[in-house]
This record gives sequence, structure tokens and C-alpha cells, in this order.
Amino acid sequence: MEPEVTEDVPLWGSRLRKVYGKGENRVPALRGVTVSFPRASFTAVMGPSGSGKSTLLRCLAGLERPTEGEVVLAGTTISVLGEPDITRLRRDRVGFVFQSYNLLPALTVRQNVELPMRLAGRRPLRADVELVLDQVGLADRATARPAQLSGGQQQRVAVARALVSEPSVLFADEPTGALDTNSSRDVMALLRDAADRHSRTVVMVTHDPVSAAWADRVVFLSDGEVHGELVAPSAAAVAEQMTTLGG
Ligand SMILES: Nc1ncnc2c1ncn2[C@@H]1O[C@H](COP(=O)(O)OP(=O)(O)OP(=O)(O)O)[C@@H](O)[C@H]1O
Repeated sequence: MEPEVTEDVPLWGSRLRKVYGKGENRVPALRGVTVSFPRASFTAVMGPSGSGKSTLLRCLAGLERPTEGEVVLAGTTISVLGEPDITRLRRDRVGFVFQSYNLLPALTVRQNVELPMRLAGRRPLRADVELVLDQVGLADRATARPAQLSGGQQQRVAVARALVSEPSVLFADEPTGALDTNSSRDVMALLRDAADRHSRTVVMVTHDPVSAAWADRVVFLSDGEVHGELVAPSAAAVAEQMTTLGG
């Protein structure tokens, strides 16, 4: 069934297929995935290693072109856009958080948060940056360099950087993969808050059932296909479902 494209569904992928390589080296990473993401929802994508989670995230975010199928992001069918238009849409409507933080070590916390907007030719308002640093609990560390911060604090800077441009969709790829339990909980609370209080649509790939339990819904992938969903997931139910998928 085709999801209906409305303001309330800022992201969906329809019949997504992705094949890497050719001939003998052909790897089908996605085999026809259809999934939609309501506004202000938080979805976790899980599945065994190699099931296609990162590929799905990259296709949905316009970082990679699906071999077949359509992605609609913020009301625009990106599969038909040229690279400059996709880049612009991504810059204006999408935020990213990665496992590895990706902060620039020579810049201060504030400069790191401002960087994507500056690169886009926009001047971030000082008050907006202060506000977002306050949200992530780092208002007093604005002039610190990343090396002076813990891993959890660095990831919170990365979340602030993703949120400052007020994206419609926030993508997170293993955001707690390198964090301890307490820091993971802090980062999950921020993503939860981004959906609940700021109406962002959050899509997160994770291996961690405890992180996934913060989401409204978990979509399970196996071998490039959707293999079930859990709504209002508990960590125990997620872990059990993962066992049945061999993850
Ligand atoms: N750039 C690429 N070139 C060739 N094959 C790729 C490429 N990226 C991914 N693949 C293959 O596509 C399949 C899906 O990979 P993907 O990284 O999406 O899985 P994943 O579920 O995110 O795995 P993991 O949990 O290990 O990160 C795998 O078989 C992988 O080897």
C-alpha cells in the first residue's frame, strides 16, 4: 500500500531496492522495503549485521540512491532530484548523528554546532545556539574543545549540531554505539525530546534493545526486508524479537 504523502508523514520509502556491485559481486542490500515515518515520531531500525539498516538509512536520507523505489522527504520525491537539489534538501531539512560524533577537534563546541549552518551560508543566531546547547546540558561548555569533553558530552554536541537548523527529520546511526549506559540514556532522552517537544521525526539505527525501547516503534530488518514491527517496545520484547532474527 502506498503511504499517503501529507504534512504528517515527512518521510517514507516505497519499494526500496539497493544492489551493490555487479555480476558475481552483486549484493542485494535492500529487497523491497516500504516504510513510513509519521511526524514527531521516533522509530528505531534494528536487525542482524548486514541486514541493510545503514543502507536503508542512507537511502532515506538521500546520501545514497536506491537502485529502485522512491523516497519522499519533507514533501519532495528525492529519487528524481539531481545531486545539488538533494544536497540542498538534506542541508535544510535533515540532521545527522553518527556513532563517531564527527566533531572538528580544532573548533570549540559552539563553533562545531554552528558549522553546518555556516557552511550552508546561513548565519546561526547566537541565541539559537545557546538555546540548543542549553537543551543538551552543555551551555557552560560552549568554549571547550571536543578533546576536553567525555564521549557522552561529545555526542550531545553532535545532537545539538543536528538540531540547531530545526530539521524535519533527524537520522541517527548507532548514536550510542560508543557510549556507556548513563551517556546512552542522556542521548536517548534528547532524541525522545526532539520528537515529543520539537516535533522532529527521528529515525535511529541501533543494535541496543535498551536504546530501541526509547522509540515509539521498532522496525526489524532481516536480509534486506522488513520482518515485523514492535509498537511501544520494551527492551525485553526487542531482545526477544532480535533472537528470532538471528541477531
Ligand atoms: N558500499 C558497499 N559496497 C558493497 N556492498 C555493500 C556496501 N555497503 C553495504 N554493503 C553490503 O550490503 C549489505 C547490507 O549492509 P548494511 O551496512 O546496510 O547492513 P547493516 O544492517 O547496517 O549492518 P551492520 O549492523 O553490520 O552495520 C551487506 O551485505 C553489506 O556487506
